[in-house]
Amino acid sequence: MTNYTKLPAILLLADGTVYYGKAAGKIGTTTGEICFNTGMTGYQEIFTDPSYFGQIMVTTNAHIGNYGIHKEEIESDSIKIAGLVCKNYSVGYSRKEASESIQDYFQDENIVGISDIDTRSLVRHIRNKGAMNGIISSEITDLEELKAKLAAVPSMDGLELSSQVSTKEAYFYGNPDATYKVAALDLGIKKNILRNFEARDMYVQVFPAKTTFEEMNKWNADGYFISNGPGDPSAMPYAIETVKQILAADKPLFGICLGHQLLAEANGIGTMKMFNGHRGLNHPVKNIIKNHCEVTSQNHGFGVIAEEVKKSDKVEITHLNLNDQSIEGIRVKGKKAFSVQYHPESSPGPHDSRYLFDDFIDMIKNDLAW
Ligand SMILES: NC(=O)CC[C@H](N)C(=O)O
Repeated sequence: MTNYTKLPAILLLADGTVYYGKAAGKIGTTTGEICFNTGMTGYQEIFTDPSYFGQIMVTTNAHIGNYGIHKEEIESDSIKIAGLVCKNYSVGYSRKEASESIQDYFQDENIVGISDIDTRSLVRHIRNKGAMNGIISSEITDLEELKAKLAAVPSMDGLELSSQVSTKEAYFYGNPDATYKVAALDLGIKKNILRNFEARDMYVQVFPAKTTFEEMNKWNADGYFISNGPGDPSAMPYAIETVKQILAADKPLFGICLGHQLLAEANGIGTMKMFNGHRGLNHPVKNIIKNHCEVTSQNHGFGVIAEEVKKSDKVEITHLNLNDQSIEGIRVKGKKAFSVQYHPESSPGPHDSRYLFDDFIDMIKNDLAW
């Protein structure tokens, strides 16, 4: 294990709040939108989730790093969070299957973090003040210099980020002899979505974010999938257009998170930046169609505008958030298309919502329109 000495570090928020802690990971400076995840496990899956690209993650579990790093517990090939803020940064770990420490992992991947922060106070602060940008530094001590750097960081509102995390080339995933073919638009796709498709007899071709429907359609897939991903859905006219064309061609479509927001946009329903996003593993959601409650894994900072969904004659609400009544799922009337705001692939998280992958196959197999 690399030597690790606790050097001082600073976290400065856009509203001027300052927290002093210890350097974690690489010595350096990083910026991004600060957000928190209330999940009690799954830190490595969170670090590698491409939807967090451009965001500094505050973890609320008191211990981060304590079960080490496992090379298979990833949602993409590299760490995507812009930085980490945690309470206890555990460089020593106690799991036989782990291959390295969080410190080695962060150093290899150039991730700057800060530990020994009172994350309970920080989370309450963000929860009361709303989403904002932040800067972490273990090399700059001058607050004015940090403020100047932070002022130059763009707001997440209006930011297109998917094209920065999407695959550069199309690739295949799963068994070529599988029964169904799914064309997935990669806007920052999580690996566990692909694993869920593979486990259900689907062969997937994953396409770069800016691939047109015409291009994807050449493969003649049985169904289309619009993935999760970072950034503001309303800043993605290219993807909204692709979704519109999939719908116009009457193809089966399933969307998760960003994919859900884009399905709404493609039906003339607006999206908005939330005061605070939903990020955690225990968000209660009601399935209105099946009349049951699911405990869901969530990660989003934008949402579809509820009033516009309710007024729409094109879509129907299928899922509602039981904490704040926000829209968690829709389906398009007369079409084979549905989407959810939360994460049925739930990595990490409870497996209550995995049935949605089965619903997708069912929709393809039985040619179901709603
Ligand atoms: N996980 C996601 O797909 C997130 C979608 C979008 N970037 C948001 O923050 O709301």
